[in-house]
Amino acid sequence: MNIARMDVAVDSNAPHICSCPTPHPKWDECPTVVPGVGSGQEASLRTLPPRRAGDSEFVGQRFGSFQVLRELGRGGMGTVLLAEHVLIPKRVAVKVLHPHLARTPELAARLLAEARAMSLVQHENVATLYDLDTRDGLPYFVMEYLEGQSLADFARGPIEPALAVELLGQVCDALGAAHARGIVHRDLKPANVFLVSGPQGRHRVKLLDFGIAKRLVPQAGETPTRSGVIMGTPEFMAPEQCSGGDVDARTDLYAVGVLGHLLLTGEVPFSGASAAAVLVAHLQQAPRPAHEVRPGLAPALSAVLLRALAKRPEERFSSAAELRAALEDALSGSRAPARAPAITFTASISLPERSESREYVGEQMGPMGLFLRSTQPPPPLLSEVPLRLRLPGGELACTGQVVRHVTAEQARDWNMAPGFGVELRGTSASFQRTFTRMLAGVSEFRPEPLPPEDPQVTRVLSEFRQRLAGDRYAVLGVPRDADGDTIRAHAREARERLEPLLALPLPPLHRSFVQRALAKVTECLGVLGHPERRVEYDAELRNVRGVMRCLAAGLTVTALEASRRRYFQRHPQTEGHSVLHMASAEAFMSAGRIPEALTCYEAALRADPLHLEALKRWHALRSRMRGDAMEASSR
Ligand SMILES: Nc1ncnc2c1ncn2[C@@H]1O[C@H](COP(=O)(O)OP(=O)(O)OP(=O)(O)O)[C@@H](O)[C@H]1O
Repeated sequence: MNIARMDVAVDSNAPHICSCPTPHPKWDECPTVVPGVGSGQEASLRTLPPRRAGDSEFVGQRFGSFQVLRELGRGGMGTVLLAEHVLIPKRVAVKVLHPHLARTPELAARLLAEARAMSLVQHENVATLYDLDTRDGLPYFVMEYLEGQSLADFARGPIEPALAVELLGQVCDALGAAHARGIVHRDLKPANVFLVSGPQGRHRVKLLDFGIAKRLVPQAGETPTRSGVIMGTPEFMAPEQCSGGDVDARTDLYAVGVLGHLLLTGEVPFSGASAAAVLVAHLQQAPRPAHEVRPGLAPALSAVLLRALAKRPEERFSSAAELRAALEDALSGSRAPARAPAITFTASISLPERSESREYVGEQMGPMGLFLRSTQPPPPLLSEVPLRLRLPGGELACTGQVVRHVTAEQARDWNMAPGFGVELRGTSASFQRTFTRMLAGVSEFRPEPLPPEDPQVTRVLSEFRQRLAGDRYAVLGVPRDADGDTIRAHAREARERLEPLLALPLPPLHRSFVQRALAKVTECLGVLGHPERRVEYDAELRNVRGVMRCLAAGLTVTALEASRRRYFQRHPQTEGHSVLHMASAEAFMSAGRIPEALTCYEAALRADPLHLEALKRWHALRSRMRGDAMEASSR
């Protein structure tokens, strides 16, 4: 199957497919059109520029300290080259923007954003970024060279469920790491999942191509990807992506559902003659359960994929880790996939068009969902129904929307009762609490105590609530390069502000928060107040200035080396990366290019924050540059 990526500007009257995020009134006005690709009015899958094996114009040329050996492949955005360091036998992959795209600043920015996303997501299942630069006006980045094959080449038909779950699990780990840093990949597909050899002859997944990744909170100076523009590969796009809506981590989980369906059945859930047909299917059609496509497959695995493929993001798994666990559970058959423990109750629905009200046995499904058992035809999908719930703790009236039908046949396969799923609608936080408590059998619902009247107390509580949401430096309210005396003084001051609150008649929730905040302050001081412990924490934060403070406070080289060994045990994938940057820094130093050398030392320290030599040189160079600047300003 030809699976290609597309960007469609949805806000143009006749959507066109091209590789840039700009809507074009006329197709041929787009500077990014790849020659030879059709430009009709119909949305159709875009084919990539042909790969010309080994004939890249870049062969033999230098990208920083790397010399190009051959071309590895081409994508919509750029050419990927195999290159080797000129001084040391280290091979890397260089991705350089296609020259004809360099005229469009948004596309150059997208390549940089891809590199930034890769560097933020440091994980063993994500290709590592080494460097980022521009050459003759063309932005490029240097990344880990992956020897292996893409999942598209590896899995040309259905693969064994155990292997599929192992690979999907690693994909979930990579996505989980990206999501933890606020990055949504948005283009998960077999071509972007690379397999290299891992320990004990197993496959190790390396997720590639964060080319259209989206930072949920764009950073200063970063161009956010435009909303209202559809980007992705049609077969793998979640409904909200197809309609140009908001995307979040659950958008990637849908793509894992598609990938899982493909690996287990050899087919994507939705295909069609045109991109538009595929998008409409994602929005409107129910996927066929995988075990119906490939008989013999465990229905429990199908059920997990169907949940990942739910049309509404809130019906999917809430995290990549949850999806991974559900896949593993379904494979081992140890328990039903991620269903809430069944507390049953009676629910009735009285529809205005019917004179009688109908009673159902209900059970909870997800935090705000119900499953109502029924062998009768259910109310139509997406219809609103008035509900009266007789919960263990009392009666509750509310409205729900019918979001799923489970037919008798599906119920048999999935080992559950037939019926329909209802999502409780338009509910406030206090309703949700009431529902949860009544479900658990708590009959009397008392509202939460009001916050204290005293504005001084409110101020301290809200300040510490913010502080506790940050790292240990934030908890103590000190900068990351604070010295030991400042840290101790701030910890003392924090205690002096919190402790008196305990003498006041605080509501229980606030009292326990103050106690927790005090315990946290003590814990933070225990780490930041001792250079041996602080240095380990600074290494995790890649806080080089903090590490320098620890050395200034008397941390010995032996203690630093011991911390460094532990750091590599925790992050085995980063060991050795600093060698490249150090070598580049030396090369820049000998050429007298001090700012570039400093950048390379900083890159070395990001990979290996406790590298003594790099720390020394970085420090010396910074002091020298500061000295030069001061001298220049006094002249
Ligand atoms: N780090 C790498 N190591 C080895 N080969 C790579 C690496 N990155 C990419 N490739 C190869 O280069 C090819 C082109 O990759 P690239 O990410 O530019 O494009 P794509 O994902 O195929 O297309 P698009 O960017 O349009 O989605 C890939 O198909 C892969 O074979």
